[in-house]
Amino acid sequence: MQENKIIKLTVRDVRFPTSLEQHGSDAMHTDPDYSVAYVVLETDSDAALKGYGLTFTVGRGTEIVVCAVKALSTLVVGKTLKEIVSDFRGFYRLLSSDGQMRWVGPEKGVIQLATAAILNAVWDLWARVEGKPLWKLLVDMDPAKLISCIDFRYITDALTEQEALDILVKAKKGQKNREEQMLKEGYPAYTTSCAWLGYTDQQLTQLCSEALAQGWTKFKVKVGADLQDDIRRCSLIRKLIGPNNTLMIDANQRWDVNEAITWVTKLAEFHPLWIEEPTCPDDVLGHASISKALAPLGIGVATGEQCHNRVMFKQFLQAAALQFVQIDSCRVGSVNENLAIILMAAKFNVPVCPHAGGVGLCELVQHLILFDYISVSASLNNRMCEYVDHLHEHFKSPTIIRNAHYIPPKDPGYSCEMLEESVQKHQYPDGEVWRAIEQQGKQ
Ligand SMILES: C[C@H](O)[C@@H](O)CC(=O)C(=O)O
Ligand SMILES: [Mg+2]
Repeated sequence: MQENKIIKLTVRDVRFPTSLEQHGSDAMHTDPDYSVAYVVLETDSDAALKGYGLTFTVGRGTEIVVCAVKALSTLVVGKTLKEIVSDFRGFYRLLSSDGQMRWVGPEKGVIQLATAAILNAVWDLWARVEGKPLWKLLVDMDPAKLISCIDFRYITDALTEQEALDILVKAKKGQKNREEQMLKEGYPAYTTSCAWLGYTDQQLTQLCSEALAQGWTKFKVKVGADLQDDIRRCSLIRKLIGPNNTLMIDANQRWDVNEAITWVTKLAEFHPLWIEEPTCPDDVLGHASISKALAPLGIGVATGEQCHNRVMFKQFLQAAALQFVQIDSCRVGSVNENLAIILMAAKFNVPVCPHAGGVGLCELVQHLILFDYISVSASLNNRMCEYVDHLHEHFKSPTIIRNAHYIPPKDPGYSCEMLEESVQKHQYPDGEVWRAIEQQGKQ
């Protein structure tokens, strides 16, 4: 491998005004403007190779993530890709445990989002150098090398390096067939795009009917603001999709623990497979109580999109506090930390169903779930990856969905590169889209 020295990092605040039409709205995030802190790493390679990465936010506050990326950039610029990937665990720790900056985390909040954006760009660069899409880089990687990318600090009581290695080695059996199956059929997906909380019943009906006609069979509905509204919307969607299709509900942390149990019990007649984020995302024992109370109703608990690191996932798994692990490509420390979470989920035999509600999240997380199926879990039982039908047109290699399945990306990299024209137009606050909105506000 060429050295590929990283000579420059740029980061931009890119926002899409999705709140204008209530796309992405839920019981807690009523006006999200899907946004990214968008990172580009430039190298001194002959081919002027670049690495592209991002982390997702919902609008205001993206400038704080941009600031944190800038603060971390001194740890990256000047390093070569070769030295980073020859000790990726060490580099991960350098970023996540810098002696001074860890005080503003550690491994949580804004600094963790910034770590994700930078490391996503490093993984993108690595995959481009190898000429492979990221999922294929991971699938082809020697298990010991994969393990060397993970920081096992704080999780060895749940998963040792040896156990993780054994899981990967065991899953080598049948890997080739599973890869071929994915290339042919794709990975099963569900849609959240029909039933954001701010959509009218008419919109919901129309989008749901269209989705059914396109072959979708699994649907997620936002709930949690008003019980009577939830009953009406769940009843409507259940009627539209029929008894055999799958329904999930998502409260985005709206309730207290007992409130969650009472509320979801009242929605049980619509047979949701899971209730997602019923309460505070940090409340492990609260989720355990909810899981226990809802199990007799056949409703599981799903969480993870705001679970900030591997230690939180460890506790959720140890406490049987969740039945679906929702990894997120931009919330935790990139691929490195998601590898740890995927392997812990495998050990605890809990299905991984990634979160992807946001801009760019579908593009990224499809790589991780393909790796999970091909190289770790070897199972599709009770597993599916979220899909939202927004903003893919701004990416150079947008996701491809066929018959409600993610088709494995073929372009080298982690699918994070955005179209420069889109970035310029949506850059906040000076891009033309935001200048026009400001102008309208003044009229
Ligand atoms: C604010 C986001 O759109 C959030 O509602 C996404 C989410 O919870 C999901 O996709 O799940
Ligand atoms: Mg959610």
